[in-house]
Amino acid sequence: MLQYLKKIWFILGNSKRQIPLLFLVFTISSLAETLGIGMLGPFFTIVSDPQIIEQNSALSGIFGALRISSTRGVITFLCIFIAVTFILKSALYFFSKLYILKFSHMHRANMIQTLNHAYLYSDYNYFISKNSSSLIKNITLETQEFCYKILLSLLYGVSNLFILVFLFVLMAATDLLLLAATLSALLPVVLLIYFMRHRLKRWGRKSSEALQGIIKTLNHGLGGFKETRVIGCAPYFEAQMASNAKQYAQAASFAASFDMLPRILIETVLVVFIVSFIAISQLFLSRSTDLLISSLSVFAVASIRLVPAASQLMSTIGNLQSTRHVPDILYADLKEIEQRFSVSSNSSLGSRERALNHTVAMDFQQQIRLSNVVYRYSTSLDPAINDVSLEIQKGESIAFIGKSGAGKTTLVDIILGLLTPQSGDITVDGVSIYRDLRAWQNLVGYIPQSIFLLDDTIERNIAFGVPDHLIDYRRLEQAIAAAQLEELIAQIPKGIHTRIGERGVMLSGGQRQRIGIARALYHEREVLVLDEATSALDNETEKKVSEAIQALSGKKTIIIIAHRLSTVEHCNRVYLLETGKVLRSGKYREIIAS
Ligand SMILES: Nc1ncnc2c1ncn2[C@@H]1O[C@H](COP(=O)(O)OP(=O)(O)OP(=O)(O)O)[C@@H](O)[C@H]1O
Repeated sequence: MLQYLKKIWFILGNSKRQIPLLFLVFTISSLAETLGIGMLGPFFTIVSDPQIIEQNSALSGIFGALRISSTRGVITFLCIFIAVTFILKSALYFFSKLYILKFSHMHRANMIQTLNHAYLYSDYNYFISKNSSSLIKNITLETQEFCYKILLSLLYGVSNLFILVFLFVLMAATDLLLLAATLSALLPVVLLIYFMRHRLKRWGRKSSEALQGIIKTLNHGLGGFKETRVIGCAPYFEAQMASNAKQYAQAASFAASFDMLPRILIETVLVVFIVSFIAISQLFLSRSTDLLISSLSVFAVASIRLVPAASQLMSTIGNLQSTRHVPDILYADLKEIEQRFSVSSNSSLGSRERALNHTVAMDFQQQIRLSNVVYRYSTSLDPAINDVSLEIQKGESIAFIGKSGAGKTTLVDIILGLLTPQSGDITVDGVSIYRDLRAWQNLVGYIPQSIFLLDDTIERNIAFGVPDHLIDYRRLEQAIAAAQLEELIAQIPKGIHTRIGERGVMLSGGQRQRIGIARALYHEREVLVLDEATSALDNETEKKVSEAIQALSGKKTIIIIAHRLSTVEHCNRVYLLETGKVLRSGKYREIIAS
């Protein structure tokens, strides 16, 4: 339990500063609530028997001091006093609830931002070790579960606990026997939750897994729409979706119906107890009717608050059980990212963020040198890149070729600074890129095989990540011309303002690649890393893409992963990779000849 609370405390981050204030609000609103209810008993007693004021020295003292002598005056005063107290209490109750709701919703908004920030700034290794549907689920579902079923539930639970304690004190002062009866009414609910705790946990975990399955199936089925349609495997994804949706529905409906149980149980048991209490009091204990009416009036009104307060407190306990997995998931993610940040850059999240955000590029005048670079994926025994050393002069174009699995993409990911080698170094003019990775990345433009395109205009896709008001149109035009996109843009009515659809569905493969080239050129990167598209581009388009790249030879330093030998003819050097090593290197003709 302590570990669980510690995790919640950690996830709360800066929001925990507001907790003392929240408790203060709860205490005041609970006190006002109890005071309002507590005054009803004496009011009913005085109304039914005004003589009691004269008999009670404290009451006659108070009303004497207030100069109220007539019964009419006392009743009017008490009526106004109770009405004002209730209005104040209700207003306080409403605003305290509003405050709690605001706090929880704001905390969820903060958590979404924190997780989104942490995922965006996580290292690439962490990212590829995760499934994107689990990250999406954490940001959408788990933050919701944390804020509503844990945080909000806990805050309501604590506020109800305050109310219950005050109500119990009030009841104890009114009638101890009735309090004991009421308390024992709550016992079955406590026992029920205790015996159901494992099931509650299981339902919570199952609904979370099922939701992740739903997101994953959507990603697979709709994300690969073309393949799904052509292969005709829609029923396969439908079956997956049906199983996940059913599991979610079952787990969620069990959890939701359990949520109602405390209220139903408490109401039933309480009514049975009160009725039995009246009967026993009258039949066996022969208590005075006036006393009974006064006690019962307090209990009746207290029960109006007691039933929702107790049932909400019980449902808090139930919610905490069914969401037991949520703090574990969020804590594990936030902690792992925090640790990776400090291990990989020896700095805090904030300073890493600053390090990743600056825009100064590294000075590059002479050459890039890879020295004895070794990289092994954490899941493999053998290194994917094994002792690679090479040198690229400024303005040169080089290509990596080799069989599938030879290590080309891994080597390029290392050069891009996405993967950090276990040993060896990469230097630019003698300076290690790991001294300031961002400065190195500000020098590099990456054009992957399948360009990631936004469902937005051509203009925003080229100026990727630059706010509209900061787009430099002169640079945009130059990039469009160099990437041979002018003809396409001239043909479409809205030109650069044309939307290209989700993942660029409205463009051809070659056009998408050229948008990628224009993007790298717009960002004026000195070194271009290009993963050549393997999809069979038609001759005309392939020629255009190759021309666009060749036109940059000499002006930019170009690193290509080549899948077709025909496209590397113009390169200064070609490296043939095999099982993570450079097997041979030289001019295109030398490699072909060997
Ligand atoms: N995320 C990963 N985790 C574990 N092993 C990986 C990972 N990515 C790649 N590998 C392994 O590393 C080796 C090199 O893979 P890499 O993708 O670099 O080859 P490649 O030459 O680019 O292949 P292709 O031309 O097919 O893209 C392969 O054996 C591959 O299975």
